[in-house]
Amino acid sequence: MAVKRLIKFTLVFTLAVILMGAYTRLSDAGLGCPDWPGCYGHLAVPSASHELAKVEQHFPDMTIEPEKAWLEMIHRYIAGTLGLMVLAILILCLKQPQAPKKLPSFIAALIIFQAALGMWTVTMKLMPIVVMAHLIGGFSLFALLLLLYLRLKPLRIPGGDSHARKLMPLALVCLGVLIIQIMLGGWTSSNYAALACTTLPICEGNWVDNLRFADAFSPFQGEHPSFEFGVLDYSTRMTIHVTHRIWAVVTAIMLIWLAMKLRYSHSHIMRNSGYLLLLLVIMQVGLGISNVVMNLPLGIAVSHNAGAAFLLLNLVFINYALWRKA
Ligand code: HEM
Repeated sequence: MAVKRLIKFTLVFTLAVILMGAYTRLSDAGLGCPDWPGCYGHLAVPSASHELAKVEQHFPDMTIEPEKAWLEMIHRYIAGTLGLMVLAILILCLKQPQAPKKLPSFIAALIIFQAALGMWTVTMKLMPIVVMAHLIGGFSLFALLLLLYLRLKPLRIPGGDSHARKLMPLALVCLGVLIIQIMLGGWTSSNYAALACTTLPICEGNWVDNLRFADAFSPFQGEHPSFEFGVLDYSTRMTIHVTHRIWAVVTAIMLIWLAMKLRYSHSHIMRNSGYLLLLLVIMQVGLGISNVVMNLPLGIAVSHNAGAAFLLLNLVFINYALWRKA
């Protein structure tokens, strides 16, 4: 079926857009183009002398950084292509009588909202709540596309696997715990809190006395000309960072517990999903620790983002397989 192939390809493409978005954000190129949808009012990064003269006139306080501007524009163009692919999936699903209709319609609405979040990321000068919502939007799109693919592809999991079915509540709780951890990660990143705690296993100095939960998790942080590089003080950033680390322990314990239980499933798909979950958790914690030890190298930070996306995909699959009707 053409739609299944298209969804598979779109899933891979979505991962590329997510990683490109992470690369753009972590390279501090989010404001590489200060306007939207164009870049300094152009379809590509301006470079000709007459274009630069116009930029000087309309953006007198800005200096074009071509590398950052190109990163931002490439991200916008590939995200736009993804939007067209999602539209094609919706049209194909609407045409096929047996295909789901509500889920692809919701995915199409989500990608429109995601484009609006992309615009607000720029126009609201990297306001953390908008940046985090944009990250969550990308991850949600990835998860929902997998769900749509699974709905179209019959799975060969024995419906009567009573052992696996007992794990339904645990798998759902694990998904919730992981979503919270991903949101905390997005909050750490969008508030530039990665380097606010540089020792292991917990932060330096008297960190307990410096915890500021109310400020750390207040969604709005007042008016600022720009949120680039963060506006919070050290204690508040440290609180965000340490919360992400502590919740990582909860997440790891829960996910490993589920992975261990899946080992006894009668279905080899569920057993393999459990082994994959175990591997992904170990890798993700390793990448998180490397972020801290190595002072956030770009490659590790982007891989940590990819690790979170794969963990989400794996848990959505496990939940789908367990919760679907026998
Ligand atoms: C269970 C596992 C974990 C998950 C699912 C997870 C997820 C995430 C996500 C989604 C981000 C945002 C990435 C981005 O904006 O591109 C993030 C950021 C971060 N995580 Fe984790 N994380 C986990 C464990 C850890 C651990 C154990 C540590 C450290 C000991 C850690 C340290 C960090 C740091 C420092 C950042 C900020 C990176 C930045 O500014 O870009 N994470 N995490």
